[in-house]
Amino acid sequence: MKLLDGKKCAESLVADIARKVAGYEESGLRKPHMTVILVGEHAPSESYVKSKIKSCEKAGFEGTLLRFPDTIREAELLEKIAEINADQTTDGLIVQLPLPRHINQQHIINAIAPEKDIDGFHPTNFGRMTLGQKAFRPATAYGICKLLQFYEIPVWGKHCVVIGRSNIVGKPISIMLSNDFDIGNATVTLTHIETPRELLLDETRRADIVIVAVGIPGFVTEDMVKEGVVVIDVGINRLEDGKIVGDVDFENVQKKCSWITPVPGGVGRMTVAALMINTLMAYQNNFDLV
Ligand SMILES: Nc1nc(=O)c2c([nH]1)NC[C@@H]1CN(c3ccc(C(=O)N[C@@H](CCC(=O)O)C(=O)O)cc3)C=[N+]21
Repeated sequence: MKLLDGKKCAESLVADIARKVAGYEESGLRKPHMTVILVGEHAPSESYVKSKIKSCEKAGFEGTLLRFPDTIREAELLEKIAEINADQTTDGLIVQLPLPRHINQQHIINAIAPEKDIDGFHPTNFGRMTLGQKAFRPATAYGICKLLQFYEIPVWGKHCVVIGRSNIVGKPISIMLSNDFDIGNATVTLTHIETPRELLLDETRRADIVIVAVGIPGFVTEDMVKEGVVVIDVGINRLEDGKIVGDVDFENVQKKCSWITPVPGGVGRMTVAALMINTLMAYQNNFDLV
C-alpha cells in the first residue's frame, strides 16, 4: 500500500504557485487576493479557514478573513457579497459553508460573481464545468484530480465508483472523471446512501478506484473492495475523543489498496490547494495573463 500524500502534493502545488506569484510581483503587479467570509462560530470552519489563510501566506497571496455574527440577516450578507463582487482588488471569494439555518445557502452561492467563485459552486461554473467549457472546478473534486495526477494514477478506462452525491463533491467528481477533458475517460458509477446494499457491493467490489464522501466513519470496509484498489477518502469526521477520521476503515482497508489517502493529510489539504489554483486562475483572468 502506498499513501496518496495530500500534504506533500499540496505543498508542491503551492510552491509552484508561489514562484509564479513572485514573477508577477517582479513585473509590478499586485498580489492575488482571496477573501473568505465566515459567518458565526463553528469550530471546524475556524480550522479550515485558518488553513486557507495560511496557504495564502505561503503562496504570496493576500488573504482576507471577514467575520460576521451568526445573527447577520441574509439580506445583509448578500449586500456584503455584492460589495466584494464589485471590488477590483479581490480575485476570489469564498463564503464558508455551512451557513446558519436562517440563511439560504443557494441564495448566497448564486450571489457570488461567477468570475470570483473559486469554490466552483455557482451554477454558471458548475454548468460550464459539466459542458467542458472554461470554469472554476469545485475545489474538492479538482483537488482529487490533482492528487491522482501528481501520483500518476491511471484513470483512463478505469472503473470508478463514487459514494455520495453531494453538489460539492460526489456529483462534480463523477462528472469530471467521466469527461473526456479533465483527467477523464473513466467509467463512473455514482452511488449514494440510498443505493441498495447488494448493488453497492456489486459496484465497489469491481471498482478500480473508490471515492467516498458520505460523512460516516468506517463506511467503507475491507470486504467492500478488491485487491489493488485505489481509495480516496473525502470524509472528515470528528470523533468524541477529538480524533479526526475519514469515511474509510483505514486500518483494515489499506491492506488491500495499491493507493489510499490518509485523513488527515489527504483530500482536505488538496481542497485548499485547489482553491489556491482557482484563485491564481481568477487573478490571471483579471490581468489577462493567460
Ligand atoms: N465554501 C466552502 N468552501 C470549502 O472549500 C469548504 C467549505 N465551504 N466548508 C467546509 C469544507 C471543508 N474544507 C476543508 C478545508 C481544509 C481541510 C484541511 O486542511 N484539512 C487538514 C486538517 C484537518 C484538521 O486538522 O482540521 C487535513 O485533512 O489534513 C479540510 C476540509 C473546505 N470546505
